Amino acid sequence: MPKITGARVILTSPGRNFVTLKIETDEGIYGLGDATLNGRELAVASYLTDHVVPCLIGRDAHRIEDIWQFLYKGAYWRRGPVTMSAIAAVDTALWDIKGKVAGLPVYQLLGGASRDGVLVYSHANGATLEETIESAQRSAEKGYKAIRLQSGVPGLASTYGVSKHRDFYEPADADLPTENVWSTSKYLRSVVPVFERAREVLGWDVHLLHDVHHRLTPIEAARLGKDLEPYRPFWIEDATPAENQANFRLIRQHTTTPLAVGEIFNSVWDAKQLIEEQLIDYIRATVVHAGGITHLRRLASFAAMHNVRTGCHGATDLSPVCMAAALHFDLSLPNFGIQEHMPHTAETDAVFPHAYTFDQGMMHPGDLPGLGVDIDEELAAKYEYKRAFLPVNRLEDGTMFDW
Ligand SMILES: O=C(O)[C@@H](O)[C@@H](O)[C@H](O)[C@H](O)CO
Ligand SMILES: [Mg+2]
Repeated sequence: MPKITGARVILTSPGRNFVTLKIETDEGIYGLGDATLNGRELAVASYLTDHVVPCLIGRDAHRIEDIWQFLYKGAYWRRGPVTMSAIAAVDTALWDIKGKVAGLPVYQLLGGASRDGVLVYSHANGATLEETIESAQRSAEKGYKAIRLQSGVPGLASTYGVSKHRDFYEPADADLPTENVWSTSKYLRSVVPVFERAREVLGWDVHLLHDVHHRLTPIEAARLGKDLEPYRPFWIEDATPAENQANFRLIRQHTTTPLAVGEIFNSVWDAKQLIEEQLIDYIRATVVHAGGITHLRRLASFAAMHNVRTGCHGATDLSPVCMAAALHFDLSLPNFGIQEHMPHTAETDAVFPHAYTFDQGMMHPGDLPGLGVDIDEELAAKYEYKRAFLPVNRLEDGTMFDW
């Protein structure tokens, strides 16, 4: 059995910060796990280096479940984004090792392929409606069958999801949090025209998605869901903050627009009521922030019992190591829905060479043993970590709001 002989946290910043855990074994086989938590990277790096790695040395790398339970129950202070991202990195690296030892891609260890490829959605955005539609047309030309639309809001200087650099969106943009200004009324007036135009230009064979990014009250979200029904969105995401899962009952009562939530969830408990009461249609929790492949499989199985499908988060602040793991997970599970795909920059891809591919709107993890992703440590060392915070949001009267 492969014994864990060492584990190191690698911080690198090829255009944005990434935290990677590398677990080494006495058989010369190593595994990788993404531990990136945008804006809080050093918290996870320290949690791993100072509180997890010492407990791993000497353990049997094949005992994934036992190590998962040791790190979850043994922490005493359970759950939370930092703890569950650290556990996720260990879990993912151990699945990578298990696949390499078995000579099989991880999806084969998860029950094999349930589909030929993984449907992904792209990000289309623009400062204006016209720019957003042009961006969506570019996504369609690249072969995407599902496109997320995020447009600037007339009267607001900036808003979530609209990037300065056309094709790459990195929200963590400053050494201290940038303050954005928000107006729900201006926003609510701006979304329907974008969908109306998108259907006129792109037609009905493409899925259209939208991320509300936690910014509406339940009744405002119900209003938006109803307004968008004629344009058949694939989903609206994070329609309202989800700490109070019962909030979604109010939205559900008023609209048939599918609801997605969960990219900031880190355990099944964050979604239990949402899933049990079928208040949502897609769960967005992902490998890096929700305890790794082992926990995410549990969450997906629970979701399957209640007609909820997966729609894993896949922004560029999740590294190629997470994308690789997510694609193995997506390929195998029965209630897969869709996978977010924001292509990383060439710099990032050079640091993290990988086997996964994109073709005509679908992705595949590849068939290399393990996850099929690596890290070029020499190149990674050239990119120094640089503190970067996510923005904050205030209302026009200065009230602190959800970003
Ligand atoms: O759906 C999404 O991809 C977004 O919500 C993300 O861009 C999110 O804002 C970032 O991952 C935060 O770091
Ligand atoms: Mg989102």
